[in-house]
Amino acid sequence: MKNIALIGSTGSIGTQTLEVIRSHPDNFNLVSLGGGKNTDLILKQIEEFRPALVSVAGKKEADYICQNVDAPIKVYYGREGLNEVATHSDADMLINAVVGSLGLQPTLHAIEAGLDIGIANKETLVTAGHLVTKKAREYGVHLLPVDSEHSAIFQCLEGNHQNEINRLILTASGGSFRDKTREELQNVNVEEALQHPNWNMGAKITIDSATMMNKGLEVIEAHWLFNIPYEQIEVVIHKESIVHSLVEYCDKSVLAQLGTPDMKVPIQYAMTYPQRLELEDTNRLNLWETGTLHFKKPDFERYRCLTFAYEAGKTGGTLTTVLNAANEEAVDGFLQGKIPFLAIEDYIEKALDHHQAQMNPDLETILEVDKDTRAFIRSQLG
Ligand SMILES: NC(=O)C1=CN([C@@H]2O[C@H](COP(=O)(O)OP(=O)(O)OC[C@H]3O[C@@H](n4cnc5c(N)ncnc54)[C@H](OP(=O)(O)O)[C@@H]3O)[C@@H](O)[C@H]2O)C=CC1
Ligand SMILES: CC(=O)[C@@H](O)[C@H](O)COP(=O)(O)O
Ligand SMILES: [Mn+2]
Repeated sequence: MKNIALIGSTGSIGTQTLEVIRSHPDNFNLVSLGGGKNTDLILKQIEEFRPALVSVAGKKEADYICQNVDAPIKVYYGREGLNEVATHSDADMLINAVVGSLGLQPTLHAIEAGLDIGIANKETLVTAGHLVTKKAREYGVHLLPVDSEHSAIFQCLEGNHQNEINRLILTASGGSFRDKTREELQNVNVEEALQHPNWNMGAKITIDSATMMNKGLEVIEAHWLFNIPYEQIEVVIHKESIVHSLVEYCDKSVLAQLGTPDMKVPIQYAMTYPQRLELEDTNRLNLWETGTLHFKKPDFERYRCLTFAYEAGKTGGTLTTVLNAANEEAVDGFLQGKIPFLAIEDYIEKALDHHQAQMNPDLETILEVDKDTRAFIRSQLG
C-alpha cells in the first residue's frame, strides 16, 4: 500500500491520478489532497477518498469546505496549505499536478520530508530545476516523470547507461494549430486554441502546446530530469502522439515508448515504479489500425517559443524562471482575451530581453525574479 499526497486534484492530471487510485484500492491510499477553487469537486473527492487533510485556494474556499464537509478532516488554504498537503506525515509520495511555478515550494518541502515525487508540474523544473534536482539527490528521493514524453524517455533509459546516450528525442504533436502558417495564426481565437487534436488537458498547457512552448518547457524539463546537455535534446513533430519519445544510444540504436494517448499510463507508472500494474481502462495500441505515423523537423522560425526555450535553457540561471513566469502571464492574458495569440511570444521575448540573468540563483532570488517578471508582463498587459 502506497500513501499518496496529491496537489492539483481537481485538474486533468489530478482527476486521472484519482482514477488510478480508485482502480487499485489495494495498492494506493490518498492521505492528503490539494485543490484550488473547484470546491464542489473537492467535496466529492473528500467524500470518496476520505483524506485526513485538504487544502484549497483561499479562505473563502476553505470556509465553504468547512461548512459543507461531512467527514473529519483538517482544512488548510493558500500556499501554506499546499505545503501541508505535500508533507503529510503518512505520505510516501507526492503527485504534483498543480499548474504553474506555484508547485515549486510544495515540491521542495516534500523532498525535505523524504517523499518521492511524481512530477507532472513541469513549470517547477523549468523555474528552478537546479534546486529541485540538487535537493532530490541530497535527500535520496526519486523524481518520477509523469509528463508523457519524459515517462517515455525514463522507460527507454531503464537498464542502460547514461554515458551511452547520444540524443533524447521528444515528440511534439504540433498542437491545435499545427497545420496553420504564421499568417493564419493572426486571427485565431481562444476557443480554437483550446482544441488540442490528441489530448484533453488543462487550458494553460493546451495553449502551450499550440505555441510549442510546451515542448520548449519539456526540453528544459528533460535537461534537469535526465542530466543531459541541451545540444543532445531534440524535438520531432509527430502528429499522432503514439510514439511518446525516443532515446538514441551511441551505437545508433533508437529505443521508443509507444501507446495510445492516455495520461493514466505515465501517471500510474510513476506511482508503481519500478513495478507495473494492470491498467484496464485504456485502449490497446493496434498498429495495423493506426496505419501510418508521421514525423517532421520543427521549423524554429514558425515556433519562436521553442527557440526562446532553447536559448533560455542554454543560458540558464534565472533566465528560465523569466521564460516560465512570462509565459504563464502571457498565456493568462491570451485566455482572458487581453492579447492576440501571436502576442504571447512577443511578451515573452520582451521579458527575456529585459532581464539580466543571474547564475545559480537561490530560492529567494527565484521567487523574486518570478514575481518581478509577472509584474513586468502585467504592466505591459494593462
Ligand atoms: N493535462 C495533461 O495531460 C498534462 C499536464 N501536464 C502538466 O501537469 C500540470 C497540471 O496540468 P493540468 O492537469 O492539465 O492542469 P489543470 O488546469 O487541469 O489543473 C490545474 C490544477 O491546479 C489547481 N490550481 C490552480 N491554481 C491553484 C492555486 N492557486 N492553488 C491551489 N491549486 C491551484 C487547479 O485547481 P482548481 O481547478 O480547483 O482551481 C487544478 O487542480 C501542468 O504543469 C501541466 O503542464 C503534463 C503533461 C500532461
Ligand atoms: C500529454 C502530454 O504529455 C502533453 O505535454 C502533450 O505532450 C502535449 O502535446 P504537445 O506534444 O502538443 O505539446
Ligand atoms: Mn508532455
